[in-house]
Amino acid sequence: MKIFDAKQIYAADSFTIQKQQITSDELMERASLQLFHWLHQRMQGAPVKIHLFCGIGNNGGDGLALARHLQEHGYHIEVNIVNYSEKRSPDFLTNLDRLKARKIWPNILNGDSAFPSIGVDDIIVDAIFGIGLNRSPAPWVVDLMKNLKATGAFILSVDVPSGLFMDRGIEDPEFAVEADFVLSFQAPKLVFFLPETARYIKQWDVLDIGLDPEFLEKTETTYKLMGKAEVLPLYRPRQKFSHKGHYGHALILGGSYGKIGAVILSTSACLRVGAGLVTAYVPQCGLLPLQIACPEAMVLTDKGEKYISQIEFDLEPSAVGAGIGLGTEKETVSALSAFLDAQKSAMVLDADALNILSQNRKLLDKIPEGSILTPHPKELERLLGSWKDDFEKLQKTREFSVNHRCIIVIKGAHTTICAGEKCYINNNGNPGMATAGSGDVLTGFITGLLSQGYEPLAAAIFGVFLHGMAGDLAATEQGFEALTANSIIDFIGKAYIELLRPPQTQEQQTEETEA
Ligand SMILES: NC(=O)C1=CN([C@@H]2O[C@H](COP(=O)(O)OP(=O)(O)OC[C@H]3O[C@@H](n4cnc5c(N)ncnc54)[C@H](O)[C@@H]3O)[C@@H](O)[C@H]2O)[C@H](O)CC1
Ligand SMILES: [K+]
Repeated sequence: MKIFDAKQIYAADSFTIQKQQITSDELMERASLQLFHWLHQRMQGAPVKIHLFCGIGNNGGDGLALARHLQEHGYHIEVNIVNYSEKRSPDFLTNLDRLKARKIWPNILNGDSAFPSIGVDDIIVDAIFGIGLNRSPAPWVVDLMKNLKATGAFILSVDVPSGLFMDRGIEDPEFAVEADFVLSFQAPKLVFFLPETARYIKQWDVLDIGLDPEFLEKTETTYKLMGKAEVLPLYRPRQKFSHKGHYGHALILGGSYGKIGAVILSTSACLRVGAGLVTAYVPQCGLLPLQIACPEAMVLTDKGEKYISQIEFDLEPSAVGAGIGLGTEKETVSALSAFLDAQKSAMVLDADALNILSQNRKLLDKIPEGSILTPHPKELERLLGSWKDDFEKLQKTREFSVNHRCIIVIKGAHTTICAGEKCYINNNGNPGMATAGSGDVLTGFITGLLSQGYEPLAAAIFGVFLHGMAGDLAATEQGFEALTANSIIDFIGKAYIELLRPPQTQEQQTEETEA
């Protein structure tokens, strides 16, 4: 699912209006009817008081039009205009007139107005600001937003939570509405998926308002949300007459004294995601643990007892994943440097391999083209330097990806894969996956997919998706707290099955619910 920026949404608006020969008011009417149907389906006429807070732009216009539909269907409404500017958009005015024609007189709220009384079981519709927010709200509007939150009532935001900018962080965490639900027109917004702003969006849904599909199809976006539909075409089905050679021989390189577990996790993950053969390259201390923990894997040992000091092997791996538990000893740094001189094909660089690159910047030029770096935010900051907000973080990551011709996987909630100027936002996973070794497993998954012939970008996107899906399946059985890195490995098979399960027909869904 494409994620459009404000400029692209406005362009889609005007293209649609012109192509479909409709007025902007008719487009707003479509939007507000979609809002109404979504609410009506869930409320079924319930006598719950609905307080609408409308700004003076088109977001507010949506709110006024929604108020009209609600009132026409017998809902108890109270309309408040948050009068933060003397400007009024034409469609706002049109809908205000329609309310007045129905003898609905909105309260006009200014800086000195009393805050309306709202019960904890009431519903608040936040249509104060939409994607047109261009500066921080006035202090009195911020106070109003705080009061909305203090009511404890359910807050439904129209299009975006008011106060969030579409392209930058906000000045102060209090300057935006924390929405229980956001109804976004046509596509989700980037702010729904960023660590700093996701707190304002507990849940979201998209309402199709009939923007021109051709225009949307043709519009190139920087960001794309990756769900099952987008990821499924990446899957490479297995042929009947295949053998393990078809699925490559992966090499997992890492480990140091006390951190052999990371290599065990990556090696097991690499096998379970489908690599044909896997060899682990570890210091001497890793031989026994690996042979016991992963009998399916072969083991090569470095001459160093406790950490890797010289990487030598006569293997031609089809994919390499390096860095997990590696440590950053001086000899390990020179070993990795020499290894990168010889490594020409794309590989996975994670954990201490990334820390070594950050501490020895001249090694950055040795990253094989197309390689996949999998930092968590702290490791990313060591690579890129600090950032003022998530938007700058993404900008710097894209620049790094372009300059070093590599793919960056920013791990976390909504893991984001940056490949050049494009970013792919993963849409599964859960907080239970924030557990030791989860990243080691992801390295094993991506390396194992590379080993099976997936192109680097496909391996990164598919690996992240399978990792999240396995984590979600594990969480349904184990909950969040008990979920461990091994749980993710154990559920990878079910993740493949779930991914490949044909979509259920309507009757199958009904049968399942009745059963
Ligand atoms: N295709 C669609 O998605 C459609 C979206 N619709 C709705 O339109 C809004 C965007 O409307 P717009 O009028 O451009 O912006 P806002 O409603 O957010 O209005 C803000 C308004 O106020 C001015 N402004 C901005 N920041 C401030 C501030 N801090 N203080 C005072 N004034 C401010 C700004 O200049 C604007 O004029 C979108 O979100 C949807 O809800 C259409 O209804 C249908 C199609
Ligand atoms: K809003």
